[in-house]
Amino acid sequence: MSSVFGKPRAGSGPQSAPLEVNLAILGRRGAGKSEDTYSSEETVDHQPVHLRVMDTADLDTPRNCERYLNWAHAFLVVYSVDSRQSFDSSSSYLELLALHAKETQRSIPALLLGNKLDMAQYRQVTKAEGVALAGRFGCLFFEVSACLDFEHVQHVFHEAVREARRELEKSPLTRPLFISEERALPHQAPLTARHGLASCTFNTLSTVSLKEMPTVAQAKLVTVKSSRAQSKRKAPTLTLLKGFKIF
Ligand SMILES: Nc1nc2c(ncn2[C@@H]2O[C@H](COP(=O)(O)OP(=O)(O)OP(=O)(O)O)[C@@H](O)[C@H]2O)c(=O)[nH]1
Repeated sequence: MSSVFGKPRAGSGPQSAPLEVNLAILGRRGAGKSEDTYSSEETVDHQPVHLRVMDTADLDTPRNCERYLNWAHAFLVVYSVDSRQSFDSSSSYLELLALHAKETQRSIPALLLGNKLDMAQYRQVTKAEGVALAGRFGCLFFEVSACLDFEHVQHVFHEAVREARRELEKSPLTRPLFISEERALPHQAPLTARHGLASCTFNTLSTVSLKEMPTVAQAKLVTVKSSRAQSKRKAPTLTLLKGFKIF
């Protein structure tokens, strides 16, 4: 009998299917979100995990939020330690997630990540500010350099998986099955209005309003060029789930 994230589960053996964890990376453009974005098979605490990453590309404020709010099991909110603007944006994202958690009465795992630690001499955001913001929203906090410290970044991703896993163990049936597209749902209107997130609309993609999330087997995976950090590590490729970033 193998353990599934520390808990024995009937019928699961070493060959059991990996846990699927969806992770959305949020943050202002340029914060370095895509530097280590990947979709991959990971092993976290001896458990196989298929980690799917949605790297959002908002210019400054949250946009088209529904696509990740109803999809992700955990959120990585990224800012750059050398950008006050990106830090301010990360606060908007955390507020958005907190509001969504309140409205859906779900606990939403989120981690705050200060990137570009190698640029610390140009800091515009102190570590204490990062700690304080994370404390305000009850999330884990890390400072990393995606360029220079892959192991640390990977550790953060694994922490995100652990956070997601905890929630999945608590309420496995609440995992999202659908992603909504195009039309704003009625309950989203007040969210947008209250936060002034005027651009948080649902105006993209196809004409269907509800679409079943692809399973890993159904999903079309595409290969894209290596990110700069990946290139430095000589990793050959990145794969991202079509429909979520590069499409
Ligand atoms: N010095 C330093 N530069 C970094 C780091 N991470 C990313 N960058 C650089 O920051 C710039 C923006 O990185 P991206 O990964 O494109 O940022 P992003 O947040 O994904 O931006 P969009 O893809 O436009 O949404 C690039 O020039 C990266 O090389 C880091 O840890 N340190």
